[in-house]
Amino acid sequence: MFNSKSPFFHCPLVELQLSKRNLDLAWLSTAPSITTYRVNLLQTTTERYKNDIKSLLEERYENPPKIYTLSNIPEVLCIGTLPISQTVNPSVEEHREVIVDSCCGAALLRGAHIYAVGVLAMESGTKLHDMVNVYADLTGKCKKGTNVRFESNKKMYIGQGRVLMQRYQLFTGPQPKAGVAVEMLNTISGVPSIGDLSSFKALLQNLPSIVCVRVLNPQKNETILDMCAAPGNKTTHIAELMQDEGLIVALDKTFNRTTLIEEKIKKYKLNSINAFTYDATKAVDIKLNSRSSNDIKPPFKPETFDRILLDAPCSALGNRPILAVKATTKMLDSYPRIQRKLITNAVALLKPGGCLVYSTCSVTISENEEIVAWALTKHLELELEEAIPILGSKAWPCQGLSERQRSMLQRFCCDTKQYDTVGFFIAKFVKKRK
Ligand SMILES: C[S@@+](CC[C@H](N)C(=O)[O-])C[C@H]1O[C@@H](n2cnc3c(N)ncnc32)[C@H](O)[C@@H]1O
Repeated sequence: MFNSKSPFFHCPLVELQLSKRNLDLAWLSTAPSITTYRVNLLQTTTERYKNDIKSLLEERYENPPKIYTLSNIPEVLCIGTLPISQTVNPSVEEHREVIVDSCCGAALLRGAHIYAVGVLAMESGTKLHDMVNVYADLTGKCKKGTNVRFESNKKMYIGQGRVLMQRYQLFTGPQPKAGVAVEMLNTISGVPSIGDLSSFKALLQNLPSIVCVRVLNPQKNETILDMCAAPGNKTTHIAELMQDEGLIVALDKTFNRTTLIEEKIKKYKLNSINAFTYDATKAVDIKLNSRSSNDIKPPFKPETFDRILLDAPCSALGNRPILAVKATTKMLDSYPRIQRKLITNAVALLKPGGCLVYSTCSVTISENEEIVAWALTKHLELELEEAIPILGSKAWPCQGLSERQRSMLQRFCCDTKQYDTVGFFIAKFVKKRK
């Protein structure tokens, strides 16, 4: 059986590139031990939401995980992992098996259930409510609908679940099927398998993403740009912190993803967000002053926004657990180019004195520290400000960044001791007044 000490790399060159950069690959392949919800303080209180989750966990587990709040970010609710005794080992002979792909496997290790679309293989004869062993196929070779045991030395044991949909429901008739096919009971990560409990009251969101919007520090009645906004998780957080008063313009290049922002605006009943499908690398209006300032839609006049969040498209190499890396070196090299273009647009759109937060969910230096060093050289009107509140660790050494500058940045990575969360990077710049 495959013993996953590091992700399975489809491209050896990427593996070499990442291991040369001192990245702890074993860390990348394990799930974070904290699950976090961002409570919508416009709808409920963290205490009330904590009690709801507590009851649910007590119902499900004899020894439920710890639930706690953070004093400096009151909207955060953290859920710990289950005691080791409640995590599982495969009992291969006893149970039939279900196979999922590496992405689904990663989601299961973070507490998800298996949806019908996620099942690649289920052995013949598996009955409703049977207990099954769940494995992730790291090679991408398991065919949808497989009905025999999938023999591979690169399948990773994930945990055990209970069957809610049988083969005939999953693989016959019109596709794709909806609904939960296997309810996970326990996994090797110890993260409680409670699915995604997101609602208008609270959103399942990684801790660094919550910190990122706190670093932006949006204020009531400001005009804010969220440049790469879909599905709108940070946009809605910005609106909540502004008490839904002011204007947030949310852009995303992809129409289907912009609709996800619109769905969230409706679900949360927010009035302050305007979403547009627009390429943010072309967001600056070259025909200056062509519109009245009340008409804020892309492309924008320079110096329109008080604050800008650039949660940039990236390689997502911080999205733990990564069970299989499919990225190629060409793909990895393409991100810094677009990240630099987006920063240049953001600088033009920011008012003097305004702030720009740059973030990625990647752990590579080329998408993080090197981008900051480049921005400070290329745009002399930018200076770094401390990315507070700091919950991560300081940035990694990089040519062009002083020790002091590194400590103003925030990196969530294998060397972050206090919070075992996903990999992430946050930089805060201020545009100097003229
Ligand atoms: C990291 S995700 C953003 C996540 C989002 N901020 C959140 O917290 O929900 C990056 C997004 O950038 C979008 N994107 C990529 N290139 C873009 C561009 N040139 N202009 C605008 N959006 C872009 C992608 O479609 C993707 O939705």
